Amino acid sequence: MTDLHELCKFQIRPVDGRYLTELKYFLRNGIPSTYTEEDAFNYINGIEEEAETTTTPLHIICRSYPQDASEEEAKVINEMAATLFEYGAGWCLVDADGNTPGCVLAKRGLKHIDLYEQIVDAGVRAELLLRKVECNVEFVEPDSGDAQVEEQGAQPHVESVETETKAGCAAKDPADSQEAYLNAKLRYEKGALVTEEQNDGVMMDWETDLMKRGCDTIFKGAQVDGELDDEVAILNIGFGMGIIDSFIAEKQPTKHYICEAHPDVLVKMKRDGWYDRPNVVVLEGTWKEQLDKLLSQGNVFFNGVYYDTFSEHYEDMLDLFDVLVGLLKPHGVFSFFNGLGADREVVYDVYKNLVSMDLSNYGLSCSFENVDMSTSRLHGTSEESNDGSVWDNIKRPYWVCPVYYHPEVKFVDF
Ligand SMILES: C[S@@+](CC[C@H](N)C(=O)[O-])C[C@H]1O[C@@H](n2cnc3c(N)ncnc32)[C@H](O)[C@@H]1O
Repeated sequence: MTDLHELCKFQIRPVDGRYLTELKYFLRNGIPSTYTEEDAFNYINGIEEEAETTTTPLHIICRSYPQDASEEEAKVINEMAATLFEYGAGWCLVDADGNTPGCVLAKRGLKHIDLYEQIVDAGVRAELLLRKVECNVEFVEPDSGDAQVEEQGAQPHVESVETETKAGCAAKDPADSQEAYLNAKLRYEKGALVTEEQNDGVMMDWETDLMKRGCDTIFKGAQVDGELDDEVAILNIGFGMGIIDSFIAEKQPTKHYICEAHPDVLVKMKRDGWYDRPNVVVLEGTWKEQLDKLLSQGNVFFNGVYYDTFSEHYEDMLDLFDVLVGLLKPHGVFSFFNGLGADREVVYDVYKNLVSMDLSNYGLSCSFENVDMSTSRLHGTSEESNDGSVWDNIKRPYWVCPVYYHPEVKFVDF
């Protein structure tokens, strides 16, 4: 513990008076050398019994990081953070204001500094570790008085590992459980598809531009050596409001496969004539059932695949990669609605790294285009208020980030 104690003596300039008191508390006390590893973990994460605040030393560092930090200051601060992580500091614990250390930096416009990167790296490591142990871990609701473990990556289309662990033990909410979702009634309303009872936003028309980009991206796989492929086959997983399918249809692919699992959505597809289109093949059921069949058939391969389902989890997406590599043509392109962790900026950054890493294990490379999302309609104050934001009357907003990372995935050699 001595190193940390020494490091913590370093005086970081405070940003304002309020934080100075907390900062001094942590910096002055350091960690007593008699602490056990468990004590140290609890201390670092601010959850010792007599703790008066859920703020952790990492929060203090992030709040106090000088906007004009010199190289030398930045170096010392980075070492302090590295030491904290070494002793188990939590990257996603929230303080009394509901901010993780990474959120504090993001809100201060400090996403470009090494410290932010350290936090994101810690998040990736933690998620990889969680993946290994999650089957043996029971999800425990954090006590309201203690430091809270941030619920990571909740978003309606594909949810993160942490949320899934919780969903497994909690009452079934259609946004968390596929089984509950597929049995829930859906309602198409103006500009949105929602669950009838819970008002979960399944799909919303603010995503139209993103769907257009998704369509354009997967059609890049229609070209082979600069020439249009003889047969262009496209697969969209998840029909929703049919936004991306309408864009796909405009480009008249030879074959347009749509995989959709929800009975209410299938009824809407029939009513709107999708079944009658000569080049459209509707795969009724979950993609897990349907794509396995296609794979065993061995005669269908796609130039482009888009994935955007609801109430699935990051683990499901990993399962998709298993079949994707068998169904994508060598020059084919895959894309997906990237809402992974998008209800919190730092978690969104963690998942950006994680998904690239996971895809690389399949010989796939993933690049991202940054799309500005800083429109006021998307960042309304509350889902309960009527402030004209897209979230009015929607149970929980699933998007808060200022930038959308639009993914383009292809085999490394192409
Ligand atoms: C977010 S919406 C898709 C929106 C679509 N991209 C659009 O442009 O309108 C998700 C859709 O995926 C469907 N879905 C959910 N789980 C599925 C699964 N396992 N297999 C196939 N479709 C699924 C839902 O019923 C819903 O229609």
